[in-house]
Amino acid sequence: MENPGASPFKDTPVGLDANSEEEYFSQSTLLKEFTEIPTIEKAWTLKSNSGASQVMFSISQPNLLENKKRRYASFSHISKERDDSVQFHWDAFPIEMGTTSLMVPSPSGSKLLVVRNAENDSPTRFEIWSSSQVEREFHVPSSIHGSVYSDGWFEGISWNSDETLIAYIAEEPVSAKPTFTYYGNEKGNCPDKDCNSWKGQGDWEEGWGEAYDGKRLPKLFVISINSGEVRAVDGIEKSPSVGQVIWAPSAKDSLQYLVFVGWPSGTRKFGIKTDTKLSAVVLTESISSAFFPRFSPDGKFLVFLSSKSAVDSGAHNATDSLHRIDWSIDAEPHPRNKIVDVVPVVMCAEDGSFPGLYCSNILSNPWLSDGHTMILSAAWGSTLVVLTVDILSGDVSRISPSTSEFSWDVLTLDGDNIIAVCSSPIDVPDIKYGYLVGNASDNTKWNWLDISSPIIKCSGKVRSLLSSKEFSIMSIPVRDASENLTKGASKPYEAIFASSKSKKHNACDPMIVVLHGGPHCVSLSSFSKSSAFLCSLGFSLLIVNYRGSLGFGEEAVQSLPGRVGSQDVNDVFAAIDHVIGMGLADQSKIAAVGISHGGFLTTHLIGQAPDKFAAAAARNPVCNFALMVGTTDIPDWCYFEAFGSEAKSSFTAAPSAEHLALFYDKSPISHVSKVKTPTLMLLGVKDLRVPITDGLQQMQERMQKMEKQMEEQKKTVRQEVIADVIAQLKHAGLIDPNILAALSIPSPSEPTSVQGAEQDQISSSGVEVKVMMFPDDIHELDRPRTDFESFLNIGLWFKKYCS
Ligand SMILES: CC(=O)N[C@@H](C)C(=O)N[C@@H](C)C(=O)O
Repeated sequence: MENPGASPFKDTPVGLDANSEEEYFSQSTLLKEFTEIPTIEKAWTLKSNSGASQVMFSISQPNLLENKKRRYASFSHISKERDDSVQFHWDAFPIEMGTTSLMVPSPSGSKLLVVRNAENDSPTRFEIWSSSQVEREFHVPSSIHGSVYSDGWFEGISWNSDETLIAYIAEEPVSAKPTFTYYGNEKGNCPDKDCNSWKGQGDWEEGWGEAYDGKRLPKLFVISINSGEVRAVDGIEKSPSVGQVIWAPSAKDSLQYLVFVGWPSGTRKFGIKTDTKLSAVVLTESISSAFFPRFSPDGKFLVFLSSKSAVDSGAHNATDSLHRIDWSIDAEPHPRNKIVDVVPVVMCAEDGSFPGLYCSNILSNPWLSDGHTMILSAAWGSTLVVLTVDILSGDVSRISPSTSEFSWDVLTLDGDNIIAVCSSPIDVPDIKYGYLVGNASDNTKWNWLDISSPIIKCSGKVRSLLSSKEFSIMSIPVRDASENLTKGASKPYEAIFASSKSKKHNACDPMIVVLHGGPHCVSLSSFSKSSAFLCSLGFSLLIVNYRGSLGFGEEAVQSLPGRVGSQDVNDVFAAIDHVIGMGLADQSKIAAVGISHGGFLTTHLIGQAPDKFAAAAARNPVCNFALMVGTTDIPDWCYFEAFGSEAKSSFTAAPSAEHLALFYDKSPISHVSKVKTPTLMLLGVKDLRVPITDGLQQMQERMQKMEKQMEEQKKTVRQEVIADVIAQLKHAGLIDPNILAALSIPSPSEPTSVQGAEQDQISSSGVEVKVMMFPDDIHELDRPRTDFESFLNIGLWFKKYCS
């Protein structure tokens, strides 16, 4: 048996000395404990015949040895006691989900669909489970369709009301490829593995970019539960890609309709990952975006979210709006239905009031029993909150505690009660059970019970480290408020500050500034294993939601495009000065880390303020728009963020020299010559969003400069050594000054210290830039081993330069 306390590494990693090796091992042990904390991904409430509820939680945990996520299901039975208390009774063990790609209970809860996607175009397996066994199993060959989409965006699986049909989204079948033989092109189809022929590539077909590389287009299919027959839904001419399908309510024996999101054809497909702006019109042409359709329980309303403010402006993400269409079960769906605005876009968020809708998903059944109140999770400033939305009146209420700075996320409803998770940067997720006190129409109040659960476990060490930390959400005033800004862009933005509860020897801990990407995303106050790990190493965290982040109203979002590299950078500087001014950070011990646009900010910060940062780490950073625009899957994003409102008229796939100059000026690369901060860069070789050349260019320039400096230093040292030796020879009368003059060697003045020069050389030639490449990673750098090695090295880098 292996010694459990032994080092997890077989060989010493390159560049480690004995001291740093020990640090490496101890940090990796701690990081492993953080990595193992499970994450609740989804939950479903299932009703038994007796009316009791059972909750099925889908949980994931990184499996570092296999470099995959391990997924398992945990079950809990809910009992409501006479004294109104609620008990969750947990099954003894969770069940590993193995090769399960998707699980979807039927509307009655009596059946469970399990989909298993296979690799290498093997058949996709559909299993229908009852409470005791597999009732049916169908294998669908790749000639009918490929993998079922389970990406959270195109993904959609819907049972019809009598549970005989399931509609879903899967990759279109492989298109025919030309076959060649020794004699040339072969008519007809040869078997794949025929050694006398080979398949050509055929025509290039554009895909959906980052995270969808190698995936065929999403198409709509229906499977019959009784016969196993699969039918492709044809006739969707305008949309080469479809997703998010649901069955429309229907009367018995009448036609059954499907509602889905279609992405229009005829335009270039830009990367869709994290981009809501390309979702197209469902059932109506009067709105530029519609997604996450849901029917009200009585079937009278079709409700959907829209990113019309993103689509219309050109942003990749912005404030959502919620809409309603009246629906009739008897009438044919009409393409020009009247769309009612339920929750419009909020332009300027008044202090403390609703900032607008920012939803990344909607439950498949988000309805309370009144049939018109929806439960949503949405970003509200730096927190995720639970909202009720009345789709008739448009009233929105925040029902998670308004005093809580924690983030609350709805998992599932149990009738009119809510099962949610609640967490903070320093608190692992806890399960909460929300119930209504009073009745829905008058002044209602939600109470939240703590549910003890065995599913989110963390080690005693992690718990004890986190218990010594605290956090708060700070409001940061805008510094340039006098500029020509909208009201919403002049309002304070926020930063989450996490730190030790007490100072050691009255000194501040070193501080890491954490920067999200997008830039139209938000860092929420929810638990993040990597941030909590960094905080546990003894760093304070300043997580800045600079203007342009989501959750603060549309004017704040739209204030950033055209001003990237200045407004966002200055907001970060202002947030840093704010905490220094409060005595919470020491200006000589500041590091910065960010991904993507957060990496853009990190590399800008160290270029614009070369003396401010002790260390930096950039993960797949945007360093040069001028380089990125020609290779990324989202060139429109480069235009929008760099040019602002002029982007729409300026966009071209072949930028002019003038455009390239503007791109360059707005990029961190334009400041690279000034950078002195030790920088770690982490790159995913398969990143299509910010291809690695973008970050590499910056680092190669720095390495080259470093080499030159070292050469210069060596030369100086060599000259000083010669001078010193000559001085000593001269002093001892062993050399004739006339010989020196003949050799054109200047006569030395004072003897110098060779030792001092050597020390200088050592300290200035310490490793100041380091690049780590992850060959199988895309933009997110979130595969288990990559995430582990990345944050291990980020922690070490910051400890080395910033403690
Ligand atoms: C829209 C987009 O993908 N922008 C990238 C440059 C970026 O910043 N991505 C964010 C979402 C990330 O965190 O990867």
